[in-house]
Parts: sequence; structure tokens; C-alpha cells
Amino acid sequence: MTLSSEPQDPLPVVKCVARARIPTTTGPDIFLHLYANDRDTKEHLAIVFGEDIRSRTLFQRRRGETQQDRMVRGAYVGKLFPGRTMADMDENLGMSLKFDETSGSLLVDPKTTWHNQDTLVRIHSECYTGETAWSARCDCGEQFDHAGKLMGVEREGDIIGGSGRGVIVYLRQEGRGIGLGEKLKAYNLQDLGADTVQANLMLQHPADGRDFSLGRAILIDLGISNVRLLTNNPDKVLQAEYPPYLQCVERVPMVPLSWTSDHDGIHSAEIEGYLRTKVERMGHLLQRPLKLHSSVSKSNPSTKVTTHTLV
Ligand SMILES: Nc1nc2c(ncn2[C@@H]2O[C@H](COP(=O)(O)OP(=O)(O)OP(=O)(O)O)[C@@H](O)[C@H]2O)c(=O)[nH]1
Ligand SMILES: [Zn+2]
Repeated sequence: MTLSSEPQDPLPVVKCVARARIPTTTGPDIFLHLYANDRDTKEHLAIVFGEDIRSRTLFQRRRGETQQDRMVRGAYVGKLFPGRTMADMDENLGMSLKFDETSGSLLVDPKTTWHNQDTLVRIHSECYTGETAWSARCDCGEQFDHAGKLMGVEREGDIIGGSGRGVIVYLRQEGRGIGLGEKLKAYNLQDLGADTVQANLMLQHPADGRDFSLGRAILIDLGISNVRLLTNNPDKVLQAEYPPYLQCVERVPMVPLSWTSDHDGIHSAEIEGYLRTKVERMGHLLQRPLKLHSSVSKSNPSTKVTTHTLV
């Protein structure tokens, strides 16, 4: 945790290049933001739930640009429709943006811009295998889907959702930063008996070489200050802090679905090893709910008691 008296590393410079509305198969429209930065050439993303969470760099007025230019890059208020000519005003919805006439910066107006509220956030690292190749080696794909669902609901059990507001910062940090090729080699080493940490070290990589400063810079660019962070990773909680601009006000756990249901979620030998390593070797805050009694079926009250060890 960086105490406010200690100098903080300067954040990378990020710039939102484009934003577009994505109608989703699961219900809400989301707004995909693509970022450039001064640290790498990757296309890091922010998946934003809520039209009024606004990137300051995207909405910054640029010299010589037209209202059409602004609409094309996604710097518009409300909804686009054929024939619309003004980016900064949506007459149909009666919404208009205000700017500092000198600097051209967006002025925060509670009627049009989300600010100073706790925001549900996931800082998610890319995992091609888990998100696209149906892998049962990790829970990244499940976490990505679950985070998206939680952004859209008021609550799920005792977890308070985002009620339609939230941000998934999607960092192109495949393989905890080592890239897909090296991660595939790590998988082979895991099939030869190594765990995910040992495999990275055997390939001469750190156990976790990720840098989350880009995530912090993107959240600050989106005007997010109080983060309710969806994670089990204590390091991410620390990494989501940049006082006084960004603070993590709550860690929201992500319990694997397979631990709360016998049929949902990922059930595989590999995922158990993956989760166990995260807990035992990376300090992840995951605890399998301790069930003292299996659900004793009415028809057979003598169902044997099963206990689950804590992982
Ligand atoms: N090197 C390596 N990376 C892996 C392996 N399995 C998953 N990963 C990567 O681990 C990262 C998972 O990151 P996240 O899901 O964002 O977060 P986390 O650090 O697991 O913690 P949570 O926020 O609690 O999910 C992704 O970059 C995956 O590609 C593995 O076996 N080896
Ligand atoms: Zn994964």
C-alpha cells in the first residue's frame, strides 16, 4: 500500500482512441473503449457499463475537429441516430455536455456524467485459452462472464451488483504478462507435474510479472475514484489504489461457480490445482465454503455427512 507521504510512481499516459456502443446478447448495451498508452503498443480496453461513465481523454475537445469527428470516435452524449449532427447534445434525450472553454476539458455534470460514487470494477487480464478456447485449466472465462453479469444486476445473493454501472478494465496481459506462447509452454510443464508458479519460474519468468499501472490510469481517465473491486487477488487490491485519486473501498470476492453448485462452473482436475496454487502460493483470498453437512435428503435421512476441507 503506497502511503500518501511516499512519492508514487507516475502513472502511464493513456488516451482513449475510440468508444463504441455494443448491444450485447445478455441484455445491456456496453461501451467498448480502446486505449493507447506511452508504455506499450498493446490495445488495452475498458468495457464500460453505463453511457454516463466518460473518458476524459476521449471527450477532450481537440483543435480543429468537427462535431462529426467527435461522433465518429464515440465522444457523444446519449444515443446516435441517423441524421444526428451534434455530438455534445442529444436533443431527443434533452442531454448536453459542458466544457471548460479554455482547456476544452469535459466539465462534470451530475445529470450527464457518473462521478464520486462507488463503482463496481474488475481489472481483468487477458486469457485467450480461458475466454475463447473453452479451457478448463483456469476460471478466467467464468470470471469475465460473471463480472459482466454482476455489473448489470442490483444484487446476486449477498453481493451488491453494479445496477447497470461498472467497468471491466481488460488488460492485454496474457499469461500473467508472459504472453500466450510462453503460457502454452507453461501448460506443458504443468502436465509434467509443475504448478502454475513453478512452470513460470522454470521458464525464467516471474510467478506474476503483471503491471497494473495502466489499469489505474484507465480508471482515473474514466473518472472512477471509489472502486469496489471484483477479485480474490490481494495484490490487485493494492494495485487498484492511487491516493488521493483512486481508492479501493471494497473487495468483492469471486467464488468459483463450481464451489457453489454441483453442475455449474468448471469441474476439472486442472482447475482444482490452479485454484489451490493461487491460494497456497499466491495468497489469493479464496476459501471454499465449509459445508458440515451435505444436503440430507428427506427420503434418506441417514445420508452420510460429508465435510469439505478448506482450500
Ligand atoms: N503463466 C500462466 N498464466 C496463467 C495460467 N493460467 C492463467 N493464467 C493467466 O493468469 C491471468 C489471470 O488473471 P486474472 O483472472 O485477471 O486475475 P487473477 O490474478 O487470477 O486474480 P482474480 O482477480 O482473483 O481473478 C491471465 O493473464 C491468464 O492468462 C498459467 O497456468 N500460467
Ligand atoms: Zn485463464
